[in-house]
Amino acid sequence: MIIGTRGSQLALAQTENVARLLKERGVETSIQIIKTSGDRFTDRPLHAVSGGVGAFVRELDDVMLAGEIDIAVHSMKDMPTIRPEGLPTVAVLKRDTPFDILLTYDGTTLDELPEQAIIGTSSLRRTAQIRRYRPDLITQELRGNIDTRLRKLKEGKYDGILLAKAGLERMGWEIEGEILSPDFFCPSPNQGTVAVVTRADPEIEAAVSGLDHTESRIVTEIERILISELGGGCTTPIGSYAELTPDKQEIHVRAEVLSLDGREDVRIDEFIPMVGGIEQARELGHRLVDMGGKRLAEEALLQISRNECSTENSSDY
Ligand SMILES: NCc1[nH]cc(CCC(=O)O)c1CC(=O)O
Repeated sequence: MIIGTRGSQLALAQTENVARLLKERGVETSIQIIKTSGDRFTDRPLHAVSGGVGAFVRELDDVMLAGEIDIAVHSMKDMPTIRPEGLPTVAVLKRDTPFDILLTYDGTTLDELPEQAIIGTSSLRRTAQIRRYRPDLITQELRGNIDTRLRKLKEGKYDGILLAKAGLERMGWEIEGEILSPDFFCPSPNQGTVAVVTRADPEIEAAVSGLDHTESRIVTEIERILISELGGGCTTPIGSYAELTPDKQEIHVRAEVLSLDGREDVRIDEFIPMVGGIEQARELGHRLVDMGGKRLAEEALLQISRNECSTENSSDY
């Protein structure tokens, strides 16, 4: 079977892990690298690349539908909510750390950073959350793969950079940093999770389905439901995070929408029962809309499309 993947170090690490897991189950695979628009256009903010939606996924979907690859491995948070017919997500792997991490040039924490310190991120969600938490900080666009971003930090271009802890874990990189609480930095929906998509073929699906981790599938589905009515794309400032309670009887859900400048937000933070959790998550998704979440998401999309950002930092985001 052929596994398609982006060519970034992180994507290759994720794919090689899936290939290893399949080999342990007696399934032999080969890897084919596919360049995506998100990889091709690194000279502009991600939201400017095909609207930011599916910038790392679409080409893999296309070659799979053309029958050129059998399996694709994705960071689940990069997968658009609406998926093409005939490309089932057959396995959600056991979740890695879902939270953001702040890496700073000299090891200081977010609270210790001096006024006007420069924070690099390519995520509008992280930008808005930084502006909410520390409006004095200056956020600047930081694109590129994980290794590129670390290099730019080391070169002193930023006082700190924000990225997903899971990316460092999967690269096997033990780098000291500050894990940011979901109470102030609610992660992107499905952050820290790897999804395995296959062609709609019973043999291929049967080979891959054994990798599925039930709890990770449950919480990632809840996270997508919570934000499903907001209409924001992958790049709008939306966070959604669900985790099972220790007794596995409830799900702790947090979700939020922010304005680009971080001055406005709507947020939910609730415990819902495991039994009937899907319906409760839908109810909370409606509540998020009623609280003004859809308005904030639409305003953000409008600003992004006009490429305006009315914030005092007037910096790129
Ligand atoms: N397009 C950004 C992206 N997509 C997936 C990951 C890795 C972490 C994950 O799987 O959520 C990252 C890097 C980041 O957010 O810093």
